[in-house]
Amino acid sequence: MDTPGTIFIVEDDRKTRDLISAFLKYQGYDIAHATQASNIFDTIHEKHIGIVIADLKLLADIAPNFIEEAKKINPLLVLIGYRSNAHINSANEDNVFLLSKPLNLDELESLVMRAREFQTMKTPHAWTAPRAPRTLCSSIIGKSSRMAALFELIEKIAASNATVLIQGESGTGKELAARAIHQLSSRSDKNFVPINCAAIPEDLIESELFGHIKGSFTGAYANRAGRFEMADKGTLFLDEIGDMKANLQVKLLRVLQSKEFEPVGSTKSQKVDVRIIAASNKKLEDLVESQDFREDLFYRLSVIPITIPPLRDRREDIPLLIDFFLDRFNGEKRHAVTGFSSETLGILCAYDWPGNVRELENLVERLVILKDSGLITPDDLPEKYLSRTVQVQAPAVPVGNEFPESGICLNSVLDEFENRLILQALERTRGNKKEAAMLLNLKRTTLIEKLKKKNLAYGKESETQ
Ligand SMILES: Nc1ncnc2c1ncn2[C@@H]1O[C@H](COP(=O)(O)OP(=O)(O)OP(=O)(O)O)[C@@H](O)[C@H]1O
Repeated sequence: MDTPGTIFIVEDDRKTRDLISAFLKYQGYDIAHATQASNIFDTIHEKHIGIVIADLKLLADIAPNFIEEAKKINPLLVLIGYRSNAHINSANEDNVFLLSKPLNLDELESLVMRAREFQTMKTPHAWTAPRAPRTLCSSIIGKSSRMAALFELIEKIAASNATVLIQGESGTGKELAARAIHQLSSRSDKNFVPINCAAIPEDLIESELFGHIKGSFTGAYANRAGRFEMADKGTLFLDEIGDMKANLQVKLLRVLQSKEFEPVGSTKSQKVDVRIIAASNKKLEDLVESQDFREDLFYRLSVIPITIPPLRDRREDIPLLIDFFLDRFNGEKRHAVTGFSSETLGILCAYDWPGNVRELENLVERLVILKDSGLITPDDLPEKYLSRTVQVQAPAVPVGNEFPESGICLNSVLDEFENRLILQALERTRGNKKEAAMLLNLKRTTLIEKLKKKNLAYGKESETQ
């Protein structure tokens, strides 16, 4: 369903429309489009449009009395107009903002923010927050812009038959994404067949993939179908493809090219119709560089490359995932853990999660088992999560000449430094945000925005501060 925050783009030039749309979607907004007159006011009504971004010339052609009519539907509607020869009567309208020429996305972003401020000032509840939590196939959870973009991409590519290469650190959800692509595709009523290329002994993997015929090797007592055959008309998920040995890489490449294979011990080719999704937590580009992975196979596999970001790069998903797993494990184990204290959430949001979502899932399961009921507090957390808080207090930034040999990630160091100072200011003021903002020389609202964005919390949150 569209939220009241939906932005309506009225533009007939596809390139411009797609650019504005992609940019605002990336910012987390829902977008509706119109290129012609017919039902522009119906759309505003039905989709609860809050902001219209329009080529004013086109809008004037479509609806010369746009502002008066639109205001009748939504008195708080804001029009952001661009391009010259505006025939829309915008003089003296406080809800019309004009963009300069040529279109500048930074300026557009700040006008959208201004429009939101304008609406919030008039009625505090005019906008629902953009980027509502989302799930894909009711199993993948995420509300960060990166996950929202990933969901959109998965929905788009599911419809095609193209080979997909999913990369990302261990535990980021690569298999989950592969399953979602299969589930959303026209192959969903056929098999999704996973195989972990690193987990199967080298001498068995060929037979696992392609099957074998009776007597082809010691122990082959009967004909056996391989994963390719099992996945016929469905999807084959080749996990940890980076660990596939060179001789098998050649065979896989051949199957991808010819869409046929020979079971071990057979000379007869078998046709298959399989969609391949491969995944790797090692960077395949690096393996190609070091000649451990065939370049031609890499290009065959990465027709559609997807990278799932590590959890530390999308910290806003952490509280959402915690809630999701808490519900799940409370239900599974019939326990009644009521939630996590804000201090605990703060600690978990600041943690770096080297094991990504899998580590978070395991932690929540463990806490639910041990806690049984009530609120989870920092005392319930294993030591390693707490020692990270101590690190936050310790200098995290290289000082003087002590620049680490291995270099640093400037963005995360700066981010961490900022977190540390914010937490220290809150500690000094015992959580009073107004006073902490003064210590940091920030506006109170800016501090609140930062805390929200970084998912930082200090002790018990107080709405009145
Ligand atoms: N966005 C998410 N929402 C809900 N659960 C998730 C999400 N991402 C991962 N998980 C859960 O985390 C665990 C690890 O996910 P998955 O096995 O898909 O990761 P992976 O990247 O394939 O890991 P590996 O590289 O180690 O094989 C699974 O239990 C999965 O259900």
